[in-house]
Amino acid sequence: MIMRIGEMGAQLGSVIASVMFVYTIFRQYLPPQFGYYVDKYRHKLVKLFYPYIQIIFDENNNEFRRRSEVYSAIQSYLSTKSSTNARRLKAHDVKDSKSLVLAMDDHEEVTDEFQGIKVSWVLVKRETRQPSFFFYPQSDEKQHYKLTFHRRHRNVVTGAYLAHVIKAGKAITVGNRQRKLNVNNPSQNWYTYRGTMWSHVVFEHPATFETLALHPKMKEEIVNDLIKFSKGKEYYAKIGKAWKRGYLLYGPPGTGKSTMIAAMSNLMNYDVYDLELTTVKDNTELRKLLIDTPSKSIIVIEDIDCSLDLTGQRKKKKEKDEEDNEEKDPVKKKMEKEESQPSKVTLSGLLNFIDGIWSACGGERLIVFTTNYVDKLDPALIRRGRMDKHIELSYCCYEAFKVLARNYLDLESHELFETIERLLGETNMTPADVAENLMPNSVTEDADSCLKNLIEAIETAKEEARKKAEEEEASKKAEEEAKLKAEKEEKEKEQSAKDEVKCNGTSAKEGDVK
Ligand SMILES: Nc1ncnc2c1ncn2[C@@H]1O[C@H](COP(=O)(O)OP(=O)(O)OP(=O)(O)O)[C@@H](O)[C@H]1O
Ligand SMILES: [Mg+2]
Repeated sequence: MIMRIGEMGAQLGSVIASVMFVYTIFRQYLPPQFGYYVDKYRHKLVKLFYPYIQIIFDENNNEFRRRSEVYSAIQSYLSTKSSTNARRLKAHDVKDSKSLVLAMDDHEEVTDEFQGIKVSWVLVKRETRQPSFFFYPQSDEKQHYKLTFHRRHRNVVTGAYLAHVIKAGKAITVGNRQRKLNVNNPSQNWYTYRGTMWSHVVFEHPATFETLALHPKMKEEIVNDLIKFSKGKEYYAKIGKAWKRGYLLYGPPGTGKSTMIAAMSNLMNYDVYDLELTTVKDNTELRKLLIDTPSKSIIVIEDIDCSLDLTGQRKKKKEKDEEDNEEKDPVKKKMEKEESQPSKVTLSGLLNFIDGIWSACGGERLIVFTTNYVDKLDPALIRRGRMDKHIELSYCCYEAFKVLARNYLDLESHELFETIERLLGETNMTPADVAENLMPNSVTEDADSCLKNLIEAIETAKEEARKKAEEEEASKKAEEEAKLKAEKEEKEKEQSAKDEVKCNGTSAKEGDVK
């Protein structure tokens, strides 16, 4: 951003300007000595009578012709002012913005006040002719915002006021921004399309913490933790820690781990970066992906237990697959081997990703792991400090059911709730299963019928669980009996062998005597 500060004119600017205009016309008729003195003191004169300062904010960064962030922030800031203040407005859609942006029209003036100081903003557009190799010169439209204020407020305006404008403008931009769901591209595609490591789609998941079926206490704790984190820039700087936080979400399938990530993104207004570890070639690639994530993002690794060989089991499976492949056609084998090229990301690479020196770049990031099997994970990966908060998402409790009933059936209470409370206390059912049963099967199905369906489903699940437990018990008993039988047979065998030896020994002795 180029900032040109020009001090011009007098408070009687328009008068002086007219005088100067007349002067330039008649200058040639004046004695040369007179003209020389007027030219010499013209600027001092203007400065003396025109106490205003102007700052120009160009749209583009000169070196790269990229849109200046400061310009965008000013545009967003002024869009709120101009919609109430300016008479002529322009409406346009901005990339990644979910709503129309109303901006002041060209040469329209918008006034603003800060700490009792009045300033004015004008959007100036000018067309310049660029030299071109083509027959026709290319036209290039340039625009800038011009800020004007009295020179006695110079310190406040160039310091606190501009900082306020940029901060507020950026906050408005973030609020208007469409959130994105990003996924990492395999590295062989990184340089095919503008060198992007991540591809994205617009993220419009409707889950929020209000709709999430969780115990209210737990929900409150998580929301407070997230809000504290988002406001913790100074705190993290004070304690000398990178501004990031790790969450481990664990629990059986269908208990809301992925849904909670969507709710987190909606609460924090952060983009989601869903990292598919199995397509990351090695630790270097992992680091590059990390550096390419901006602040205000959630980096997610789902099913971390399946993503990496952290338990050693995957290696065994791989070896087994290789053995199976031995009899295959060599070309096919080679192709399959290339396709299933294992990721060389190691545990230490992942640990570095979470809290190595590079992880501090960017700041304001959440790292979320999900797993169904927390016990399988290496303790180093999930120790506190790395994964700061461990959240267990478990089977549906009565409190969680009430949230689902409110979401799905608009019910706060019902006579069947008591039965459901008792049944949920006796049976393990995931929120996904409860939600599925609360969804009406047809448009005519009412809340009563949905609740009855749920009761039936819980009773069936209870019955199945009872049968399964019985079967398990029976097979355990059968196993024990078989074990006892085998032991008994073994003992009997040993005994008969001993008896035989004894018998042979006796007959030998008898023979000796003979
Ligand atoms: N706690 C919950 N609150 C609201 N809805 C839920 C909850 N848990 C599950 N659901 C519903 O069940 C569906 C599956 O949930 P989700 O994908 O979040 O489960 P998950 O824990 O990520 O499962 P997995 O371990 O298989 O990935 C969701 O679409 C959602 O509608
Ligand atoms: Mg999931």
